[in-house]
Amino acid sequence: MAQTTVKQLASEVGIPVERLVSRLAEAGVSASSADDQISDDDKLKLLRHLRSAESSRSGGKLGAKRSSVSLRRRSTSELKVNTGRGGSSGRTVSVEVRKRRTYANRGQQSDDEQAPARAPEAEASEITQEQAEAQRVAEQERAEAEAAERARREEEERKEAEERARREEEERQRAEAEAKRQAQIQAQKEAEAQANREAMERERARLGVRVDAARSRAQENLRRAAESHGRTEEDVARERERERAARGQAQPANAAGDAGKGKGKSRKELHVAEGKQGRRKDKKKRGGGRRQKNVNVATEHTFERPTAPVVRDVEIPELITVADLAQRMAVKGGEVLKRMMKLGVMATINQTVDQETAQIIVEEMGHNPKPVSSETAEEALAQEVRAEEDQVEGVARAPVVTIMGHVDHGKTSLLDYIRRTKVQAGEAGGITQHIGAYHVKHDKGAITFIDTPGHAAFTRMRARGAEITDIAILIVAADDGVMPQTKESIQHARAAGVPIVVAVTKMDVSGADIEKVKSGLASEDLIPEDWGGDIQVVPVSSKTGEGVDDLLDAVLLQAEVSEFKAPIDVAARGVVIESSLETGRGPVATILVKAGKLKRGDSILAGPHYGRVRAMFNELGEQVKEAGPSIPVEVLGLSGTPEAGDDAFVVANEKKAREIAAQREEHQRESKLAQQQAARLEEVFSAIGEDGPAESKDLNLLIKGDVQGSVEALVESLRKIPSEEVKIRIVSSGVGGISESDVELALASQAIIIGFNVRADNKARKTIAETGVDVRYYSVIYEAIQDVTDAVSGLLGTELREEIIGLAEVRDVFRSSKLGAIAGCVVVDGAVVRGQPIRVLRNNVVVYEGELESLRRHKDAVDRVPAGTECGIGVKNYNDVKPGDQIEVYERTEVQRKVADTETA
Ligand SMILES: Nc1nc2c(ncn2[C@@H]2O[C@H](COP(=O)(O)OP(=O)(O)OP(=O)(O)O)[C@@H](O)[C@H]2O)c(=O)[nH]1
Repeated sequence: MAQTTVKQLASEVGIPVERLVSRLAEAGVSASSADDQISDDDKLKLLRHLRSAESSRSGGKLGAKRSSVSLRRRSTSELKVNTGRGGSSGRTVSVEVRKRRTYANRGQQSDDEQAPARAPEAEASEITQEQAEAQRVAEQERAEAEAAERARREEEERKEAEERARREEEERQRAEAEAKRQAQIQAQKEAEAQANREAMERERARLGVRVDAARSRAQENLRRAAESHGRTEEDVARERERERAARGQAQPANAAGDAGKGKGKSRKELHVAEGKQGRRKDKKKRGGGRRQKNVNVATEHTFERPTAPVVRDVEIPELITVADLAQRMAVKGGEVLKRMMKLGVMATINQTVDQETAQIIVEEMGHNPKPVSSETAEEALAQEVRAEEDQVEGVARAPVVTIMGHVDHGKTSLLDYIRRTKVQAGEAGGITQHIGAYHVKHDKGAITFIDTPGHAAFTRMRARGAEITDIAILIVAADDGVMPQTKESIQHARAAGVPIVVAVTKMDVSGADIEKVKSGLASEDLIPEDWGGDIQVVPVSSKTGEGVDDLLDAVLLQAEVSEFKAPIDVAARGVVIESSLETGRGPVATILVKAGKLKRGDSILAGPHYGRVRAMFNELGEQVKEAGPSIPVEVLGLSGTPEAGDDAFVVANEKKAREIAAQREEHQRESKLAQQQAARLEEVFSAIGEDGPAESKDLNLLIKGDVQGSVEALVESLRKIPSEEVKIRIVSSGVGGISESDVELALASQAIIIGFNVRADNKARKTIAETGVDVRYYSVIYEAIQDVTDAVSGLLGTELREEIIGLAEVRDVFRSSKLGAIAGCVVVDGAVVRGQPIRVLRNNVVVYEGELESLRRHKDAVDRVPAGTECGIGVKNYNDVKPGDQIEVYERTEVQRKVADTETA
């Protein structure tokens, strides 16, 4: 409780201390001195006493005469009065307000009213007393209010202090707990970091061997990539580095660094990928628990896990889709597409690429390509068959003959004559069936004729790997002599290593001149026997039949010389001559048996089809039970119609036949798919071309450059060329030399090719020459932009054009102390001319631009070396020329620009 002293109260009330003391004593409060404390209760006591004293006083001496107490209050305030003179000036007026309130004693009112008027003196004294008392009471009330206010404030302060103390205590406790927790975490982290380090050490020791192996594989890859592209390892490493830099992931340029220091986040193929580890940890992190801390530890200690790239052995079939290839390398399809684009190959994820392309991609992505044949099972079968045949002694067989020669010299007539006269000799006496080949029994032996004459069919069969012909009968009409197709036939037969027997036909006609024919043959290096050579030349007539027997004798003689043999006691195999689907018979194939005996009921595989030999027929339409070497038979029972040239095997069981057939079918399907996609692409691009430049005045560009940076810069700059009339469209852009597919694309979409520091490869060059696609080479970006700008703005002034005047291939490099590196070259195109600027190309990319310092031929300095000639080229200030590089010689000329030059439409 708030307390105050007597002195303070006396001064507050405004009475002397002694008087207050006496009053307090009267009220029963023990206070004798000025410094004695007075509590609030004491004050209340005093108040009550004073009130009772007053009341008793009123009830005694004055009470009879007074019935009310008046309180007057005076208050003074100030008022601002506007004087009306404007502005803020005014007059301040003091206002005093006096109030009077009368408290009436209702109980005594009637008495008062009845009482006579009091004396004025008594009233004045009464008023003075009243005033004093009222003031005292008022002051006492004020003192009480103040005391109460003070007490309230003190209480508030106390509470605040308590609250503060409580909060401070809580804060302290919290800090203590946090410090304790942190200490625990730290201890835990350290323990786990230690454990982690130990685990790493163990892992590193374990991986050491594999990392080394991976590194050496990476080195080996680099070396092979370099070899295959005719570049040094440093070049390849530098190139890869450049690609990485272009991706904003600069890595160490050396191969070992590449192999060993890469981090998981940038190389997904890394062996111990941090990314993977991180992901695993992240999962645990979400789940909470101890592993969560492990993540922090690893991060804080910036520990790098030992990493090495996974160099995978990637099996590559003959055809593979991009998606499948990506899957085999364990990378995303997009990565492969990106890499292909960098290599200048535009593809889609489902597109099929050939084995060679796939191999390059796999190498570029740092893996080991393992080309595999999709016909492994088949190969195994073929090997099996060969091994079996090698162990068996072959027996003489009939020669298989193909008739070739110039058009209308009588091939068909001769074949028909022989068939008609010789085949029908059989007892059946029926009409010969055309089954693609027929078998002739002659006095001295048998001969099989292939019923499809002409060297084109012969070569087509050869192209399919079917070497069925043993002897070629070359027919030359006696009245016409050696003609162009006679010569072609000779070349084809020679290319196949097939012996030739010449039949001079139409001997019955009047203009027949066999000597002329012989001399024509001699000039083709076919020297007739009677001219001292070894070529049998037999005059025949398909009309009269003259000499036909002699011809057959000659063929058999040749066969005897060549000793054609085939094993009999082996599983049969042959070649499909032709096939068809016949109503009521199903797939029918004529198979010429090459070895063994084909029997009815055999399980047979022919091309991608299989089946059981249901029935076999000969050329007379007679059923046969078996057919030995050199015998053609029609076979029924296959699942489909194989193509001419397909091989046919008898396999141990139908299941195996079906398995290989499925493999072959898949192979064919993939090949077809590849073709179909090519066709679709062409359709797309030709569609672009249709509403291309002609109507909408588009300028289509296909851009190829040496590095991604320059390609991007070119594309950006070209797109920004302002033109109201012509819209520039970049059909395609990429890094690397200009390929054949680039040219085809440019052709299909009516685009101009811009090659920046790159050149077209051989195939592309050929297509460019054939199609006339506009290809422009630049080595300064500004010039390319300027040319296109001028073209779209219709400027027809002159332009500086580069013309490649010669191209030489570097075959070898010699070092000379005087001249430095000398490139031993063969000029393959145009001519190499001294005094002209040159460029060194590697994989169709410009690697150096400079001058031709020396040009020599057989140690003599020369001015010009034409195509097809060897020479030695010294490049000024460039000693890094390598075998496989190309050196192009060009000249710059100013030419008048024509509208059609750039506005392709
Ligand atoms: N007089 C005569 N005419 C012949 C002889 N051989 C072919 N002819 C005729 O020459 C023409 C062409 O004979 P083909 O047997 O069709 O000649 P080909 O070489 O098979 O001709 P293509 O099938 O077109 O390559 C036909 O009118 C035959 O009748 C022959 O020995 N004597």
